[in-house]
Amino acid sequence: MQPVLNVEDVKRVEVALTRVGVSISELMHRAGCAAAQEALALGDVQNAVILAGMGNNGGDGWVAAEALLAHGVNVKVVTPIEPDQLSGDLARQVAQRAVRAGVSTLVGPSRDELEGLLSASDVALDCMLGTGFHGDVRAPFDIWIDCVNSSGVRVVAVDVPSGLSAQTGHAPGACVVADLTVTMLCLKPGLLADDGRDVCGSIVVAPLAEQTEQIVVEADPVAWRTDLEDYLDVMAPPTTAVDKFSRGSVLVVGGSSRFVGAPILAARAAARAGAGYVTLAVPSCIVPQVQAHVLEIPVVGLPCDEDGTISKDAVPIVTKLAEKRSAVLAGPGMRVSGGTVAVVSALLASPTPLVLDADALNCIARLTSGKLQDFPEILRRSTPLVLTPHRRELGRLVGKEENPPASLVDQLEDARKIVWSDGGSELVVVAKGTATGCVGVEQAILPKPGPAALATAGSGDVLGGIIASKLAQTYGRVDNLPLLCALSCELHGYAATLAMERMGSRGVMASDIIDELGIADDALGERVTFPDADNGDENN
Ligand SMILES: NC(=O)C1=CN([C@@H]2O[C@H](COP(=O)(O)OP(=O)(O)OC[C@H]3O[C@@H](n4cnc5c(N)ncnc54)[C@H](OP(=O)(O)O)[C@@H]3O)[C@@H](O)[C@H]2O)[C@H](O)CC1
Ligand SMILES: [K+]
Repeated sequence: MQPVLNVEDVKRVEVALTRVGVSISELMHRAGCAAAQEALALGDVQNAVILAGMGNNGGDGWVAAEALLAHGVNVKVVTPIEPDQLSGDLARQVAQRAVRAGVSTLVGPSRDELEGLLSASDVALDCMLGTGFHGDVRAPFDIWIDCVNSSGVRVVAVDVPSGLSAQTGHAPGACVVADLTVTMLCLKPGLLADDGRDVCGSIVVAPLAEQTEQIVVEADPVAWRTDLEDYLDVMAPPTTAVDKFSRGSVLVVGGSSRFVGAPILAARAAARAGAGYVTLAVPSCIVPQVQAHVLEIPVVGLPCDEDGTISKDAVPIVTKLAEKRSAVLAGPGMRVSGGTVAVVSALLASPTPLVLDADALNCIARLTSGKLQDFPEILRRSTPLVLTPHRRELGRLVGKEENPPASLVDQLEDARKIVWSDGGSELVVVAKGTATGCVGVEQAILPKPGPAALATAGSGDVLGGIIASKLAQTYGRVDNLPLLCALSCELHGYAATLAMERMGSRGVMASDIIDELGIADDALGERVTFPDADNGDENN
């Protein structure tokens, strides 16, 4: 797994490295050389343009320029001011050194000049703004960014694409869209979520020093990005000795006369993700409609209120059904009512491994007046419990309904409020967003995000079904629950990728994702078992 550090902690790593004898100037030298190396690895690089800012990100650019020149590349550094006028000592020194080595410069070019230079270049290195970027991009960089993006030249972003916050993943204005981002020391959260997902291209981490790995791990990573082989531990071993009851059984509780489809999607996903036996429990008033859509899945009718939601009288029935299952998923389409709140409370008190999604989460928010972190006893269990809120649901759970998490780091922080208040290793919050964090008490794991096709109605119901299915197949015996949830997210994303191949990038519906789950599960299993045979873009 690759550690992800908050930007302020990256600065602490730099300091720690200086203490073990790697100076900041040496780090800058290595950062520039690493960027040059990655640019050369793109191939066919005769002419390179380096867009240098006025801080240390620019400093990396001057070092890269010198390194490229030494490799026989025709290099030009574009800078807003003369190298001698740079105010930072380090950046000025490396810039002056590069000029002495023969690197040519273009100071404060006009738009036409810059466009001409970019069109004659094989690659552009974006070294305008790095982790020191704040506020809105100011001139001239806003214009330079526009020129780079419209030039069509290959772009290598150094540390972070200029205009993107490496911490929040937000790019409020102009932002470089890179083909490749060479980021220094370790991953930062903003590269992995929100605008970061669209502008980084593939990501390469340059460790810069052999001590880095250990120091980064000691710096308390905010999350860990998974590699495929990490999933080996939670993959079910292939076996032929199976019957329908040895592959786990799932109960899905949900639905209302208003929302009939959500529990169907969840139950079908649970079955396609490998559970041997799935039962669907819905309000009795919608049973005929539901049963018509699922031939293989028995549908149980639950006592129903006048408004078409599950009533309080369903509690003993649901509790009894749950007892016999290896996992329960509750929430899809169930709405929030006195009856559904009672059912969710009863399931929380039952010992069966449980996944709560959608309205089941809103029921908890109602139960706890939107302050789940103040009611840890509600979640305290000795068997697995997975909550799968998207950003708005997460906000509602932790008293931030008006101000839900707006970035991956916010999501992780809010999810941690919940898992840390509980403190048990049986609870995981799968905080869904443009990047999803599977947050347990010890670790937050970031699966590789799936394609944009996942952003379709019902997709969350499918994920809930997959997680319940995977949980059921372990019979509650899972050492690393966050990792199992991350694997489920990865499967969800991979199935959506396969569905896109059939349905087009904008044509995918949730049921198409379900149809690909079986194939995706097999393919993922093979890629995990034989990761070297896969040359995919795992860093994206
Ligand atoms: N992590 C490492 O090991 C190393 C990282 N290095 C590189 O250093 C940068 C961080 O360098 P820093 O000098 O702290 O910051 P930047 O270069 O990213 O940015 C500072 C300059 O940018 C100006 N700025 C800030 N915001 C804006 C804006 N919105 N519009 C225009 N200009 C902006 C800022 O000007 P101020 O007036 O605000 O001060 C500065 O001029 C890191 O990303 C790595 O690339 C080193 O190589 C060492 C190793
Ligand atoms: K940059």
